[in-house]
Amino acid sequence: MKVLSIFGTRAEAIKMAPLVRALHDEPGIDHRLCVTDQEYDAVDAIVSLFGLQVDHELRLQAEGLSPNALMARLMAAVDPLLARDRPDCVLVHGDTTTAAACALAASHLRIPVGHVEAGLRSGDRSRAFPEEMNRRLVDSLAAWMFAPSPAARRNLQQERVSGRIWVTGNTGIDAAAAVSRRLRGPDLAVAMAGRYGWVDPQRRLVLVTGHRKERFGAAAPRLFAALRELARRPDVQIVYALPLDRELRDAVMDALGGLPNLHLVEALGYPAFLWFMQRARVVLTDSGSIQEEAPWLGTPVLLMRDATERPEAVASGMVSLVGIDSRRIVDAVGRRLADPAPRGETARPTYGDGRACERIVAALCGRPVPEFGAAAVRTASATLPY
Ligand SMILES: CC(=O)N[C@@H]1[C@@H](OP(=O)(O)OP(=O)(O)OC[C@H]2O[C@@H](n3ccc(=O)[nH]c3=O)[C@H](O)[C@@H]2O)O[C@H](CO)[C@@H](O)[C@@H]1O
Repeated sequence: MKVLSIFGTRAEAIKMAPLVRALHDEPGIDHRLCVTDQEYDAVDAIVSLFGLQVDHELRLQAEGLSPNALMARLMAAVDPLLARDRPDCVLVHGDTTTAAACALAASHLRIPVGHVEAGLRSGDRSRAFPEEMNRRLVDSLAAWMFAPSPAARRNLQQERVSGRIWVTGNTGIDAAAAVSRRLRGPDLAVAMAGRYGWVDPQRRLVLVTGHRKERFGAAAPRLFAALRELARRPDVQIVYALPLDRELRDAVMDALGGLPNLHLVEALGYPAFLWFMQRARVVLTDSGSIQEEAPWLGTPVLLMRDATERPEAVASGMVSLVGIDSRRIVDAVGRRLADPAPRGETARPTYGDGRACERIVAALCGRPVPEFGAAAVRTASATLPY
């Protein structure tokens, strides 16, 4: 079977990397990898970290393009590759414009699509935008759907999608498990401790990321006000991992540069980011994948969104929605920091057990797949009540 995997952003690269390795090692699969340059430098770093072989690169000069321009450029660029190679399956991930464009382009050529991380839904097309539309489009086209949780499978069944569904767990947990193992080895542990020797174990670490332009852009001053207030606490150390987007990054540097208790660090490599998540008492973020990784590491998340497509960790209490409201953020961080539970004690396998890639490869090869049985996942309101 000929399989072509395509990705273009940092999050996709992290979550597809262990699967690409597993597909490469599977004798029944002839695998090729194509990367787009939606977030080129960050993707390149992940390709090196996991030792992946890239067979095709699509250079689009994607930075700053509108969703329509990016979609059009992606479809035009991937079309000749698909027409020439005619894989038996094109594998895409999640909800990016790369995933939507490549799934549609493959479908136009009647090439079957496999969707990794299928079935996530916020229930509102504008949250997140355009990702909720992207993921619905890909699921409506896919022949193979790899749902990360039973709830994601239920979403797909309710929509009566035509493809086949397997519950596999999220491949992001496979990636986090692999890199966490490396972080326990002497080389990386020493490198991290040396590079980030300024991290003070006596103070409580708050890790921050914020990059969702559609909401975060306009609301950023409210986050900045909250962080300035929190930075006055002598018992707290704040680390802000800067966004990849240059405009947002400059806005954060202008607003928060020079505060004594707040460290602005350039977008961290994945091992370094995991290292910080392991040490943080709380992560304040608007990211999708961090809602999965941090609970797996036992670190609670305050989510700067009004809604999430990942209700499971909200139900388990590891993720709380705080919107982007200064008072709500300061109070929620205060409550989390006052929580006496030592970090790590609450780690849960909500989103995966590290075997998602193995299941996806088995499904593609037509072997039986013992599905991921997430421990009784309750559903809870995944929307802020305002
Ligand atoms: C609407 C939405 O939620 N869409 C998501 C979007 O991705 P996202 O929101 O998860 O994206 P980011 O937050 O950029 O990336 C996060 C990854 O980057 C690592 N990281 C972070 C900061 C840093 O300094 N260094 C790092 O290494 C971090 O550990 C994590 O693994 O696309 C994904 C793919 O389809 C989807 O799954 C996902 O739904």
